[in-house]
Amino acid sequence: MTRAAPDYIVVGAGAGGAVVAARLAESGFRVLVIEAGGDPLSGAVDESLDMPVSDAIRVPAFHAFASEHPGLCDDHWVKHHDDIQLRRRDWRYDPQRDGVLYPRAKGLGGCTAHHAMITVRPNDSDWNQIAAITGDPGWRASAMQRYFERIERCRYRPFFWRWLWRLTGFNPTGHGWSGWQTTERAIPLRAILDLPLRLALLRSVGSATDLQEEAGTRWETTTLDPNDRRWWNRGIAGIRVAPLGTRRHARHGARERLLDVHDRHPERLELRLHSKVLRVEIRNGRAIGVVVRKPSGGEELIETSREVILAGGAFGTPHLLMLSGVGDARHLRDNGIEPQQDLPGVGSNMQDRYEIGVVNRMKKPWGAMRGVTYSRKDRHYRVWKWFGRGNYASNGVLFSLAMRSDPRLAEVDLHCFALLADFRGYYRGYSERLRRGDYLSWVILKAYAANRNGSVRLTSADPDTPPDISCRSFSGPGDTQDLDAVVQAIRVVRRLGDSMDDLVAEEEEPGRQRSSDESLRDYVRQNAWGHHACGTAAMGPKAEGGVLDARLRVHGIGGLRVVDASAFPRIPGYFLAMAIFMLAERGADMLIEDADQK
Ligand SMILES: Cc1cc2nc3c(=O)[nH]c(=O)nc-3n(C[C@H](O)[C@H](O)[C@H](O)COP(=O)(O)OP(=O)(O)OC[C@H]3O[C@@H](n4cnc5c(N)ncnc54)[C@H](O)[C@@H]3O)c2cc1C
Repeated sequence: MTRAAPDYIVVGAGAGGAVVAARLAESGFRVLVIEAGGDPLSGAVDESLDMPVSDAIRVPAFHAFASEHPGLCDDHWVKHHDDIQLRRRDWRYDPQRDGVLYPRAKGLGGCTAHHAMITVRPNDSDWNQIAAITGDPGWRASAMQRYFERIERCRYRPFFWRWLWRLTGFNPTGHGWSGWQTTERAIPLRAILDLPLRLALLRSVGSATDLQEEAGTRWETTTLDPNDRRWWNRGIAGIRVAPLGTRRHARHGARERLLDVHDRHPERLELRLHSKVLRVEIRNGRAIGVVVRKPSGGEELIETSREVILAGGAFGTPHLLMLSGVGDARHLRDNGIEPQQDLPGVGSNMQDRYEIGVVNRMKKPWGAMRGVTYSRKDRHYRVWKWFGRGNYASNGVLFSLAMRSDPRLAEVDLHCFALLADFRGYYRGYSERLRRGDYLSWVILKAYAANRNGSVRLTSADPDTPPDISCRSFSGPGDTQDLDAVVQAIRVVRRLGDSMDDLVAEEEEPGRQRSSDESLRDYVRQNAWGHHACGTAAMGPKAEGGVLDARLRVHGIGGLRVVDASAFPRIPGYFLAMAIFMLAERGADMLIEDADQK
């Protein structure tokens, strides 16, 4: 790379940053990516370890261990409630940190280097809503479809569809076939081969179907593929098997995309790792560069000839904006920062999903889990390594039930995931619990929650002091319905548990002693967690709390954009990564168009 200022500086190499940077560099621009973490897959692998970071990242079944791996994790601590008494009632609450663990990763790929790899597109309504908020029809679902097709390299649907598309251009499934994000499905063979498990799962699916019928509704789809176009927004209640972002059944995604472009265009794409951006340098209302802490210590101003793109994630981006003088003017002054732009929406509007676990201890370990030690030294690891198959090719989720908590809802809002593990949310050491082979957990995910009251706020002008992150779970209008929806899902999952009660020793969480609606509501209010934070520098009119215009530019500051989870005005769909990839691809197109016009 020449010494000339890069065209673009991208801060953060996660789902948003890696994707926008790769596309810009591929399109001929000089791009500098600055990332606080390193490349966890570079360097020699210590063969003596049970799970070196390289395996923690690459092996799908090890993703929870990756999220706690010291080489990767960048933990945050969040407050679920303003009320300290309520906070304390969550058993995961850490009094020293006054919060609950919220896993985050730093390094190439950001959270996509440790996430569960589930790759599901958002619903059409998510994009159409952004188009309505911003007035830009380019965000409409019909226009965003091409980005999904540009990104995906689907390898789990029959070859026929790919062949039809290549030969005729006709693409009825809506999948992408030649993009950079390979999607695969790991057949849950272990579930099929383990007779008691197979029967238990069949019985639970039967119960779920009965329940739908009792409620006067039906499964609306028979396809297991959540990304099949024929079913979008036509009602997608049903049994789903989510595809994973893997290639030959090893994690593959934003990190690999960035490195691939870097290998092909090293003269245009520079990666600065282990370098934390401390603030954006703004002069006369324009971002001229960033101030970085060098790996060796000391600070450096790096200038750009065009724009700075923030992609530090839903916590990192609003934090950086505020440290740079962009945010609520009073709040900035209270923290000793001179405002450059009064934008009260920065750090507000934080949204997440609600999750809760129904954890069953079984009478005996699953045969399918025999020999599973989550280590590179067992036979399951060898089966994965040599054949890309077996237990470790899967992220642990067998399937999910997608349902509506209210038949009047336009979208499915509940997903219940079945996994052969003891999973009850995030706290230090949570991944160790997954080693138990005698558990079946249902993880309930409540999407489209009403709460928009979460916030990221400065506690100091020192960039190393973490911001205050407050979720304010179940604190606003619509929250009673959300609580009731989760309680309803617990009851559904319990019915499924009843259908295999000959196998279940005990429901440990929430525990059958919590049987009334009121006690379940209390339990959910105290214990629900999330891990898909977004919306903290959202697109929308400034007068309505928006931070970005429709082209992802920060209101009132030239040369500064945001391309990550922060930019969504409303939390999209059920999983964030694909939504962010699509946003980042469109962001890159907008940057290229705007550059052409100059
Ligand atoms: C445990 C877990 C499991 C998940 N599972 C799934 C899943 O299965 N499917 C799915 O779709 N989504 C999943 N998600 C969510 C998804 O991975 C994230 O929402 C997504 O990666 C967020 O992308 P982002 O670009 O906004 O931020 P990130 O991916 O978090 O990237 C931000 C990057 O910016 C860097 N950074 C921040 N501040 C600075 C700074 N000041 N200077 C330099 N660098 C900085 C960080 O180090 C980081 O690398 C999961 C998340 C978690 C935590």
